[in-house]
Amino acid sequence: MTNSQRQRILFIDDIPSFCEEIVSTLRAEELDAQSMLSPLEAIAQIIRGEFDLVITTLVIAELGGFEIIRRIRGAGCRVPIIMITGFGTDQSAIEAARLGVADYLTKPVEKTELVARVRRILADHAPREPQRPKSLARMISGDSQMSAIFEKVKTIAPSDSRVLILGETGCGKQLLAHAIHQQSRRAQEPYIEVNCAAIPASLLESELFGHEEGAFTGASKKRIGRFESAGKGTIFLDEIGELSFELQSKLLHVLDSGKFTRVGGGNDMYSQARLVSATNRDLLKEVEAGRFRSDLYYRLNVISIELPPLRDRPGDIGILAQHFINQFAPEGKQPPTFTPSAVEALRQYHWPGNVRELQNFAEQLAVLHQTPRIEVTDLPAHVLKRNAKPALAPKDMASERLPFREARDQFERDYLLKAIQDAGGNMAEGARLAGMDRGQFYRLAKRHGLTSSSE
Ligand SMILES: Nc1ncnc2c1ncn2[C@@H]1O[C@H](COP(=O)(O)OP(=O)(O)OP(=O)(O)O)[C@@H](O)[C@H]1O
Repeated sequence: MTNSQRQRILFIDDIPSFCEEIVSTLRAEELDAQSMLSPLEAIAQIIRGEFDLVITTLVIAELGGFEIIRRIRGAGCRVPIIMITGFGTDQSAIEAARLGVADYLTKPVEKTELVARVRRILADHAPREPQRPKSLARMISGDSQMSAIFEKVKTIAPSDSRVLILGETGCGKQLLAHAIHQQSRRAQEPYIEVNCAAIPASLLESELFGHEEGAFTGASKKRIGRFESAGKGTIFLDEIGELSFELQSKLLHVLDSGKFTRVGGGNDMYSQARLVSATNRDLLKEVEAGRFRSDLYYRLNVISIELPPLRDRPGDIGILAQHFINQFAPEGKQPPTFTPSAVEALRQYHWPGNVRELQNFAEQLAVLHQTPRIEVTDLPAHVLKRNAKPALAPKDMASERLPFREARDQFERDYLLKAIQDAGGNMAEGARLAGMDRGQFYRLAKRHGLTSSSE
């Protein structure tokens, strides 16, 4: 079986005899084709990702061909589309190209021509081996900026140079520090993490360098510090920007001389550990403001790696969301998958908590979601609220010269979508906001392909 025989084709037109003609032409070539007379029903299935190629005519009573394409694209669906028209004008060809149709045919449709073009487009869009996300230790990514970072890590990991990792909270700094250790020649030696913000300033010195018995009240026994435990391995100082000025000076001394002393002790000890540090603060600004020693900053920042926030890594959002869903789905439960429109909605959210926030969100969905597909309306209210786009104003519809029926349909859909978004995906609440009867609201939303599969 060839690829094009497995790919599904949908033909949309409201003339049953034309539907039959096109479908039987394609089936005679062993292509998997079917037709639908109602564009609104067709759109709902198309944006659920049920077809690999859509063929539509330009003039259909319920909804015109251009509007069908606008709605499909508006829902974030990139399925290839062929347009057939009996009224081909330069203007409609230009509009078709603007909307990104893959091909444009005028009636009467030459059968061999249609089949040839369908086969060409299906071949161009044949599912390829999915691009495997890149990975580095436990970090995965499908984003080109992150691939470049993974490459940089592979280059610098074997050296002994100090590394400073910068980036917003939750974007993977800790994971990256561990990956540097794992890729280094020190991988068999200890890996020690210290979160400088989590330990009270008064205890941090003894945590880092240890103390002798009786060094201070409560120091009843000698304690080995983290630098000593790290031996010839790696010590990762997270949240380095939180270090007090006094400890900054002590750390600077260790980095300059390699020597440190336990609190209350007199003997010099030598550190052979490699230092990796991280912060979500803008350390240069801290230096300028006099809160961070510039000499320490330059000693920490021999090699710096800046992790971009998740919202600037659109290629990562879908891959990571699905990765976490698969990871957290309870045993025996098939992990649900996101529809393309749901992934698009996730991409438009700004993810202030970065990957950690996405991970928590996916864990909840993996456990609570009950159907095989995750639709836009299944997403939480705060994610949808950030996506709410203003509906097209009536004056814009008039200037686009949409026929009244199309303009009304478009308004209806935008209005319902906005109500559903404002209600955080809750249909009953959406109906209440719209001042509509729940049944009527649900029926209209269904007609526009806006309902979730679980409803
Ligand atoms: N690329 C990735 N692939 C898989 N999991 C990731 C990735 N990036 C981050 N994570 C996961 O996201 C969570 C947050 O990552 P991490 O703790 O490394 O962030 P951070 O930048 O160090 O955060 P903070 O600044 O708050 O310390 C962790 O559970 C981590 O495992």
